Amino acid sequence: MQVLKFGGSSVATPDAIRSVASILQAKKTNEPLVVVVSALGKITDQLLQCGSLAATGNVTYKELIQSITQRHLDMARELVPVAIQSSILSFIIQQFNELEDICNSVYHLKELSDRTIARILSFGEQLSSHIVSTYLNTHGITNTWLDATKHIVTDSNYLKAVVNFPATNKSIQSVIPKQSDGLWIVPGFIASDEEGRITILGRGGSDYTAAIFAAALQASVLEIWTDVSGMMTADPREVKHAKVISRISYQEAMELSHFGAKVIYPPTLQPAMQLNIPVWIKNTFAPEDHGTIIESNIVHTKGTICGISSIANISLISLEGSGMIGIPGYSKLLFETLASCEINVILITQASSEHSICVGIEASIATKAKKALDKAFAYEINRGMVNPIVVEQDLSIIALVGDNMKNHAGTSGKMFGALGRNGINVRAISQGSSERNISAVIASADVKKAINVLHEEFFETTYKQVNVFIIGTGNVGSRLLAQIKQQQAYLQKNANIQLRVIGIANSRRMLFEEHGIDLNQLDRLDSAEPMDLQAFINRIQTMNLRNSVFVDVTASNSVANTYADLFLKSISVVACNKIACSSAYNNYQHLKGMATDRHTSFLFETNVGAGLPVIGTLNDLLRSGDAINEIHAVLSGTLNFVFNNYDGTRSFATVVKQAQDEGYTEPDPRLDLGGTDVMRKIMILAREAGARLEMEQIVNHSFMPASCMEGSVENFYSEMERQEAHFKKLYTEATANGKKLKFVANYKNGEAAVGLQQIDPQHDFYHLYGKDNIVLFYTNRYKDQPMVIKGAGAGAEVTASGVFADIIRAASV
Ligand SMILES: Nc1ncnc2c1ncn2[C@@H]1O[C@H](COP(=O)(O)OP(=O)(O)O)[C@@H](O)[C@H]1O
Ligand SMILES: N[C@@H](CC(=O)OP(=O)(O)O)C(=O)O
Repeated sequence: MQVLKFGGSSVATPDAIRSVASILQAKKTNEPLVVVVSALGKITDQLLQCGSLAATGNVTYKELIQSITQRHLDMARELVPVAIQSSILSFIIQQFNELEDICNSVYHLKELSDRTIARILSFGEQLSSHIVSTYLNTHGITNTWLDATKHIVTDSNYLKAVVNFPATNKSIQSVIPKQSDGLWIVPGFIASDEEGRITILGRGGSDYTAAIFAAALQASVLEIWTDVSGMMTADPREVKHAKVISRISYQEAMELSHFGAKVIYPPTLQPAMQLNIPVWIKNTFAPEDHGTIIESNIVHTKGTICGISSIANISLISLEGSGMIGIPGYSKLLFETLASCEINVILITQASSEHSICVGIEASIATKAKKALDKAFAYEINRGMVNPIVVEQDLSIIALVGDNMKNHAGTSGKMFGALGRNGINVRAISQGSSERNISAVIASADVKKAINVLHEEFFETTYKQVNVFIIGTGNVGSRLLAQIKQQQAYLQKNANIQLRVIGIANSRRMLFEEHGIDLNQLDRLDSAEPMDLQAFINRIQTMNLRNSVFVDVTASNSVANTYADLFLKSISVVACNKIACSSAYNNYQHLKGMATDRHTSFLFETNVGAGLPVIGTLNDLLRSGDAINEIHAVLSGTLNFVFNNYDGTRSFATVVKQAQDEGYTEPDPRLDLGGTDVMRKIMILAREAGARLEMEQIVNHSFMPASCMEGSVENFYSEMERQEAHFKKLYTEATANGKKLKFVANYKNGEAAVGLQQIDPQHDFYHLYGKDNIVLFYTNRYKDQPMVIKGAGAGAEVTASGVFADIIRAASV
């Protein structure tokens, strides 16, 4: 004896029903088969809607019934040969006439009882099972339609009836002989009470019908045929890389389904488990796929967790009060009150201080629960022993499930670490003593992100998805995008990182693509929506994607001002923009503190030395216990380029212009020439080394005549031309001394200064060419000979690569 159940998706279309037929055809053995079918996909929802529309006086229920009727008639016409269609067509019409009569009564009475709802919903399975049975009979698969309402006996809890197993088993056994080769088609979901009134077994209850038959007939297997290839590690509609679990224990499957894995209705497993009947989940549309076998004694070879699931629409009810401590009876009253209102508790937590108890319940009954509890605890509330009941809305439960959890320490640490890093606030936590499940209550808006984060953490050793938002498509930004495009496949293959650019903006336009922008089609940005910085930030926050990294490749003040909002949502920031780190010390410190508090990254390596590993190295030294005593550095790629190329043959202004044209300067070259940029860099280094330094405290021995620094950038160039003699003098004096000019930054004992110096040939700074930078760290460990970092310190390509490296670093946390 085998029992097979085909869900709504498996009978939703004529083609689906044809697939059911071929599965049954392939099955035909000498064993008897019981086939349970659900209503055609979505029909139960629509029937429910008919009832609610009628009850609220909305006459459109008639149109809805019309369209449901049409769908069934079309289905029968397509499946059953014309010559023998009439009896099934008239059955369908007669059923819908009856449904319409019931809905008309509901419409007139404006009353919709649970009993009537059960009756209305029962039409779905009645009809589908008749259509399937007729189709099979007319296509050589002889079968008998069996009325489940005559054999499954329940109490009168119409919408979630409790089965009377002794009576049901007896009735089923009397009608289906164990030894036969028959095939029975049974409508799922529906039953009847002792008085013969229709009841239903709860939404999704066709699975349960199948389990009831399987248990009564001691079937060798219960097969649940659906539209996915088994029970998966997470809901495949939420998690793209969810995997099929090939074997799972009854208990694990029960936990997963109890916590929302819709593929199987939770009560289904109980009767199967009692008789050790394996439950096999199979895909009607890919019958060759293995599917999932649910049975006892599963030994998992890989991982501690077998799946993740979630339940939406949860409210958290909190009972709190100092009067509760040490006094027995509060929880008894709480749960008794909820039970007396037939409120099912999904999750419970209690603070060890006994000062508060939280329960998670279905949101739709939260108001009823609060009312009942406020009444039950009125005495305690009036005396201030207990606070008025608090209800929190818009919550969901996520659950990690796995039998192996109990043998492994660290699962919850890993779970909450991953949630925390992604800014997902946990409102309540519960872990059953069986240690088969850890569940957490979180905001519903965070569920998709949370499930994906956890799935990645526990199942996707293959790769981690990183979602990048970039503002700035100038010199550095465009090189960065080109580098990302070039490296995407490499990163996925070699570093297990799937780097997706989700948002790009420049000062004019912004473009978003939730599944990743195709970097071959960046011209789409030109016709994208107008840039609005606040809207860009809001969008990042509302998209709420895991492992989000915001990349600032601008020199904009307003962009730098958004970092705090991003950290609040645990979004990492990678900044090429120096404004934030060189702003007031308190702001720099505040931003760094926020990033640390939110377990997120704030990385700005390219603020000093472009792609050179300067800040990273400094931090490595500090983290390993060293201390930075002095820093001597040439930090301006622009000034180096200028002094390395200026020899008096071309004007100083011409050489500066060349540096700007080749992309080495800041957008405003006066920031380089006047020394401000170097001041910012040495200040950032000093701050990273632990100094509390402000810009005003840095001494600047500027070599620029004051007149060059006034007015516009054009004035700046023309004034430099006029001051050519001054620049020439600086050059000839240095050359006469056998020295070279370098713009040097020094930091020692909490003080910093910048200025032009003549460097003699023995000095580390002498042999600096092109746009090179050099940094010397004198530390406790590098006392006499400094640690030296040297190389190109400007240029779009190297700066972009530094930003890119920071993105990867942020992604690897
Ligand atoms: N962990 C999970 N594994 C497999 N499917 C899941 C899981 N969680 C949710 N689902 C969803 O359950 C659906 C199957 O359940 P359901 O719609 O009730 O099917 P049927 O129509 O066959 O009764 C799948 O299409 C899938 O989207
Ligand atoms: N048709 C019912 C019963 C059922 O189990 O359906 P499905 O197998 O499509 O989940 C419902 O939608 O609740």
